[in-house]
Amino acid sequence: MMAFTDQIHELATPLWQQSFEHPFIQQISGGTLPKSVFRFYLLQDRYYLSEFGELHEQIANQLADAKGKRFLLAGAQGLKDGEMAVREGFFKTLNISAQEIKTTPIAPTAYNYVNHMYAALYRGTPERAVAGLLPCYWLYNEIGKQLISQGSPDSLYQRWIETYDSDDYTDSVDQMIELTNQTAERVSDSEREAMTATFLRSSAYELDFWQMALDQEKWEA
Ligand SMILES: Cc1ncc(C[n+]2csc(CCO)c2C)c(N)n1
Repeated sequence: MMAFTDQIHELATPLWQQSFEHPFIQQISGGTLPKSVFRFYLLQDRYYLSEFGELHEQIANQLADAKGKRFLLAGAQGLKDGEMAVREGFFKTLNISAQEIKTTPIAPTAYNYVNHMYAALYRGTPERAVAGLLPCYWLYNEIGKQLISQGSPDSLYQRWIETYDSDDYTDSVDQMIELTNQTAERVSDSEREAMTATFLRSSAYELDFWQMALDQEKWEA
């Protein structure tokens, strides 16, 4: 039988394809993405990454499976040492100040994406929440692998691409896929459907996240 993650990956193909083709990604690759857009993305992603780490810890606290728990706790630490540390360098390169970080509110799509994952956990189940984390790991890895062969003429965008193609990172993606499959094996058909819906919704938010940056999305006032 087809692995659960292969099934949900197939269902997400139309959404992921739109991410691959999105102007944000194409312009990262071409080096033409305006720095104002990338700055907006980084400032919003800072919120996302911090909540993503927090979610790892909160899901780990609730998950029955001890191995899954350990992986999620290690993932939270890896996030701080890896991606978040790389981002500190990006903030420096772009002269993004502590003041700017402090005064930038979370934008609607970033807020909705994060809250979708918390809702999966607190109005749903830890198993669903695991499925909600997976597009983040997996989609970025596929993007990294697609973009690395061509690279980007912009050194900052090249560094962004390299983050998502590294071997360490690819290992963590494989572990997250394995955790999702093991989790799916332990639950009922209806819970697997809920896991699928959560995965697809996270995939839709990943797509919206690029557009949010391009539009420099703001709250209605
Ligand atoms: C909106 C958004 N989605 C996914 C990622 C990528 N990402 C975030 S945490 C993590 C796990 C290990 O670092 C990965 C791959 C991102 N940066 N921003």
